[in-house]
Amino acid sequence: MTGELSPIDKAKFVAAKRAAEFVESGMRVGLGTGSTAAWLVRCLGERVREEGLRFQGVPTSTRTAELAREVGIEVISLDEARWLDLTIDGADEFDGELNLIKGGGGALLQEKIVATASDQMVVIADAAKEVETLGAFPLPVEVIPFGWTASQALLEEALVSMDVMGRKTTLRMNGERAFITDEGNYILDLHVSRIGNPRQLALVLNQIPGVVENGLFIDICDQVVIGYGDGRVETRDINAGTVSEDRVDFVESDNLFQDI
Ligand SMILES: O=C(CO)[C@H](O)[C@H](O)COP(=O)(O)O
Repeated sequence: MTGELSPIDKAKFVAAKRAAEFVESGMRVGLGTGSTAAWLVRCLGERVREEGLRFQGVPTSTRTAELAREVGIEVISLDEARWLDLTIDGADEFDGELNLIKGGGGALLQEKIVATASDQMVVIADAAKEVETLGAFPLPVEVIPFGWTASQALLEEALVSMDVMGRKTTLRMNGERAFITDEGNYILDLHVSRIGNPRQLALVLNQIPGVVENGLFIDICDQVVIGYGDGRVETRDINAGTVSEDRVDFVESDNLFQDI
């Protein structure tokens, strides 16, 4: 069964499996969205079933909430939790300072609220997500549907004075219709190829009327767990300045793959 996983999926899985070990009984944990985060939720479900791990999960999307319930995790809202010990989530890109682009799955708003309400944010990612400079992945910006073309025009105008390489924006689609986020908003994807000053861009974007949030996560992530297709995992802690290496065994997790 594991032989059917692509090297990228194996890399995502091993990162998720390693990070799932960070969760301890009694914790309140933010659960990210996306394919890597889905592995995490399945790995945590396995720990709930097999080890009796007891923790409360705060999902960052309806998709993650459904999966978490399905695998036996106790789900609560952020308002019930109030504060979280830890959030574990995927990312579309991360740089050397662990600044991120997120929102490829359209859940950036809840993801940012949940991550910033946590003592720690851990990103899980395959090695291909690491970049020197953020921006090759289109930057998602969540806008309210009312007057979205006006917000788009202001946004493109704002990009002129920013240290970025392009300023094309596209409305994210779901087939023939606009993609709608869990909050009922639209997403504009910014094709800028290179973001020279992500901190400044994040601030400028959020000042545009109609913009709800952007996918730049600056100074939010504390650790990244990077997975490789051969089972290696590397954990970098930006605060402690440490890097550690490890391996995750695929065989012992066969049941997980059969669940899918
Ligand atoms: O930000 C996200 C969703 O809004 C995801 O974490 C990001 O898109 C990475 O997804 P994947 O793990 O599927 O590569």
